[in-house]
Parts: sequence; structure tokens; C-alpha cells
Amino acid sequence: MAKLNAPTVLKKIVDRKVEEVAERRDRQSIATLKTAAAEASPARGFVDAIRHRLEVGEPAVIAEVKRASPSKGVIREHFVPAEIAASYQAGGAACLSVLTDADFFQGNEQYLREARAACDLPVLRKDFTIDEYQIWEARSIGADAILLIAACLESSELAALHECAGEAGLDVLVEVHTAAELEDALALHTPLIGINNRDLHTFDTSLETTLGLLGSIPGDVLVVTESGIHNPEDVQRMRSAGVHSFLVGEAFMRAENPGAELERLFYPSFTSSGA
Ligand SMILES: O=P(O)(O)OC[C@@H](O)[C@@H](O)c1c[nH]c2ccccc12
Repeated sequence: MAKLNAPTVLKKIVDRKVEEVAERRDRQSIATLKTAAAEASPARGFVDAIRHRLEVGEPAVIAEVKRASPSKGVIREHFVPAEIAASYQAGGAACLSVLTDADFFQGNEQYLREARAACDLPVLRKDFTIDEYQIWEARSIGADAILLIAACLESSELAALHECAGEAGLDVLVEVHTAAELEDALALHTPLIGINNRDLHTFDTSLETTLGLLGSIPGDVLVVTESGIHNPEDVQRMRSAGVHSFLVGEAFMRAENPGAELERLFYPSFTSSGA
């Protein structure tokens, strides 16, 4: 990945991911994965689920199933993906995002399978996708969407993987953090763009990132603000700026009942006693 030169955490993750994909390819061929993908449960529309929420005037929350992260260590001790998924659905999530990276996020493909089986929501496989192999693998384990992170892909790689996802029947969330990455994303004419408030090189997180890039995105593109949403004020700040789709992990994962926390942050009128 010529794009990553500086020795940041993102580079470390991607270097390891290159090795991991090579190991997986030795164990199972891409042809086998394509067969499994064709037999997988039909994809649930990820983009459609978000669009539907916005059309009825509700926030669209992509609720994340994440045990640990490189910046925070273990976030949740009591970690049962099926339980979390059901709780998220009850709390009003539009979609789920499940971390499958094992080495840096303590994730697992099995967690995605379990979470998806426990609800009716579309599920995004949250990983560092750098190779077509992972796309067929995602569909074969039942994922409905994948994340493509512009920060770790050359524009030509991003375009090729985006096209491949379409062939595999997956929706895509294209993640950007800078104006240059946004330019690459817009060139794809993709319906869904995520602005990551966290810089994956430094882990610095600021909601200003979303506010800064928002003005450069055409009105027909669905914008998801990702990371660093912790309280009702953060939600209100984004909604006042016209952003109604959210990807939230830590704030939910630290709560005893993740779905109840989702409801508290995003549907306060349902949960406040006197309303
Ligand atoms: O836990 P948070 O701050 O609510 O963030 C969730 C999600 O945005 C974050 O997990 C994330 C966004 N992009 C990523 C790329 C890789 C790994 C993780 C991420």
C-alpha cells in the first residue's frame, strides 16, 4: 500500500492485514468463497435501511459491536454479540456494524454471524478491507455491507474494491477523514459516505471533522458521522448541522444495556419520564 508511508498505527494494521489475507488465501481459495457467497442468506439493504429512517424523519443509527480498540483497549468485558444485537434492534438501531479484525480490535467473523442471526438489521463488516478476497469473504459470512477506508487505499484501489463489492451484492460505506479522501470518495458516485471524526493515524477525535467536510458533499449523498459521539449534545450538534446518520460504538459498548443507551441518546422523548 504505497499510500501509507509514515509508521502510524494505521500502517501497522494494514501491514498486518496484508499478511493475514495471504494466510487466509492459503487456507481457502477465493473460488470457494465465491461459492459460499452465492449460497449466503440474501443481503439486507444497508443503504435502504438508512434512507428509510431519514425519510420518516428519524435518525439513522449504525450501532457498533466492538469489544476492544487499539486506542482504548478492552471497552466491554461482558461481550455477547447476539445479546448486543437484539438490544440494539430494540433500542431503535437502523443497522449494525461488527468489528471482525482480530489482532487490533479483538473481533471475529463468528461475532458477525451471531449478531446478524439475532436480529433483522443489515450488518456491516467492519474491517480493514484492502483486497478483493475480503469482499467475497464478507458476503460469505453473511455481511450486508463493508467499509472501505480511503485513508489506506490509493484511489484506483478504492475504485476497484468498490466495484467488486457491487459484484458481490454488498453495499459500501466509504470512509473519509480529509478533503483529499473525500474527493476520491465523490469520484465513485457512491450513495453513502462516512466522515470519520477520528484520525486513524493519531487517534485524535473531533466532531469538527464532520462539520468541516460536510459543505463539500452534494445533497443526494447520505452522510454518516462516525466516532466520538458520546452524549445528547454531540447528537444535537450534528443534527443541527443537517447530519442525521451516525456510527456509534464506544458510548453504547460502555453502557450496561447498549440498546437502552442508544434510545437515551437518540430517542430521548421515548425514555424521559415526564414526556
Ligand atoms: O467507538 P466510537 O468512537 O463511537 O467509533 C465508532 C466507529 O466510528 C469506529 O469504531 C470506527 C470508524 N472507522 C473505523 C475504522 C476501523 C476501525 C474502527 C472504526
